[in-house]
Amino acid sequence: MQVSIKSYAKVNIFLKIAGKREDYHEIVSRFVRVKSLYDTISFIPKNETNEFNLIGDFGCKLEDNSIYKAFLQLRKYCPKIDAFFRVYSIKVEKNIPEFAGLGGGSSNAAAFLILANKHFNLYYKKDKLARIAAKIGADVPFFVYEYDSANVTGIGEVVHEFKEEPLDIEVVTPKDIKCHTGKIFTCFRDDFYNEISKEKSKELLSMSSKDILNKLTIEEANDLYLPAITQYPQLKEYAKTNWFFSGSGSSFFKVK
Ligand SMILES: C[C@@](CO)(OP(=O)(O)O)[C@H](O)COP(=O)(O)OP(=O)(O)OC[C@H]1O[C@@H](n2ccc(N)nc2=O)[C@H](O)[C@@H]1O
Ligand SMILES: Nc1ncnc2c1ncn2[C@@H]1O[C@H](COP(=O)(O)OP(=O)(O)O)[C@@H](O)[C@H]1O
Repeated sequence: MQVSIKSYAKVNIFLKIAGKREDYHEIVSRFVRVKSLYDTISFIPKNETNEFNLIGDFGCKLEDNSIYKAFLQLRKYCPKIDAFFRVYSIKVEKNIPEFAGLGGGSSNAAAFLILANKHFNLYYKKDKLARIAAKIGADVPFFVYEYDSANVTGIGEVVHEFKEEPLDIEVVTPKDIKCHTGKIFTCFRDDFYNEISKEKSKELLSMSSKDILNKLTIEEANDLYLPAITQYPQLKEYAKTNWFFSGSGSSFFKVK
């Protein structure tokens, strides 16, 4: 029986804004998994608390943890998991930095759903898991599908695999800069708001990640880069030729 799973980081090869939806923004983006950077999530048969027990190096309270949110969502469909997680703990070996634009929290939530789906023989199809995932966070559906590369639109709920050669991605995350996604979207909305055209979206969504990175500058590839350096000017020290910016930051990446 499978009791542990790798939870990979992602980068956004490009990230453009297509519109607004209430307090959120609709995105047009290419998400690519970083195969060299992952957390490991395990179900371990030891829990002395008799409550849901999450072991790992997290910067947030249990109630805010994406894995706990995933547990609460899944429990609505499958109440028996409650008893199981009073006897088993969830242990996370954390390697993906937080507030880094690498989707660590979202990836952990999706990995939990995938592992639980197997462990409890639920046989939920990916589309059903993705609908549950969308209730946890914008980036969680992407990770549920386990695609190496995908076009992601809507608020993150529309995920289509993009078949391309595997990319070897190098990531650099500034240690001392924690980018708050909400703050950066607010800055974008107030000072940089611009919507990508339908034609440009179509073009980017059809291009290989390598071609996109060869064609675009860091500012053109990611609409959140200028808001991010406005909010966190120290980020500029990390900007180097041929490096790109992931999500709402703070990580930079390049294809090796
Ligand atoms: C920007 C992206 C791109 O991959 O990634 P990260 O940099 O966080 O990894 C994501 O879409 C981020 O998704 P996620 O990190 O799940 O965001 P959430 O916690 O749901 O949202 C935090 C806040 O950011 C704003 N937000 C988020 C997503 C979105 N599409 N539009 C928004 O305006 C909202 O104000 C929201 O309250
Ligand atoms: N399992 C988790 N792993 C990492 N961060 C988490 C987790 N659950 C909740 N968070 C919180 O989510 C927020 C964003 O972290 P994360 O998803 O890692 O970064 P980002 O949105 O920049 O990709 C932080 O407030 C972090 O504390």
